[in-house]
Amino acid sequence: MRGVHERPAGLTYQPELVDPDEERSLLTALAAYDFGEVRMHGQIARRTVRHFGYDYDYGSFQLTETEAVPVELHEVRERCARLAGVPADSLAQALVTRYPPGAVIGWHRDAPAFGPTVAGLSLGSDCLLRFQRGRGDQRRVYEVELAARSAYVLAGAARSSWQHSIPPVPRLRYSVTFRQVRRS
Ligand SMILES: O=C(O)CCC(=O)C(=O)O
Ligand SMILES: [Fe+2]
Repeated sequence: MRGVHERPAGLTYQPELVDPDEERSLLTALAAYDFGEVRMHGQIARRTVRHFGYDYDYGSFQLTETEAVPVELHEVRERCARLAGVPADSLAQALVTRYPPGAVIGWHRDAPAFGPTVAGLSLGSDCLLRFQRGRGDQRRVYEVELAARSAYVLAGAARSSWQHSIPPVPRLRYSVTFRQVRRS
């Protein structure tokens, strides 16, 4: 990536948030979920998703209440909340994403409908998480390896000013992303 290397303020990385036994049972539970397609700008992504707590409509950008966060995700939500320094019940949405080998997520900031703190758990495969902000001479970039079983938090500028993306994942990867929901 071209640009000046800078670590985004508000990025936290925690290896081994879960142990290999916990990872195995989470992967078994996640593999049984029904996943839906992500259609953005008329394109269908290779990754598929399942929302709990709140459903996000990628077309209308609306959040609607949906099925509660399942019990098998409560412990990891608790740990992510502790890592992020927010109450567990403030992480009202759990997004489970399934990335088959080669799947990506393109450059984006998480939607403004979500709150200031985002926490994510990686399962099944390592991948890279890339960051960028600014253009031309002002471009700043960063990347962190997300190991399987690790968690990250995006808060502050890492959440609000930087974009992030994941290049093609090498093996089947699941992520569980916990977000706050802004109430209007
Ligand atoms: O898979 C991940 O860990 C990140 C997903 C992501 O950035 C998102 O869903 O907004
Ligand atoms: Fe994101």
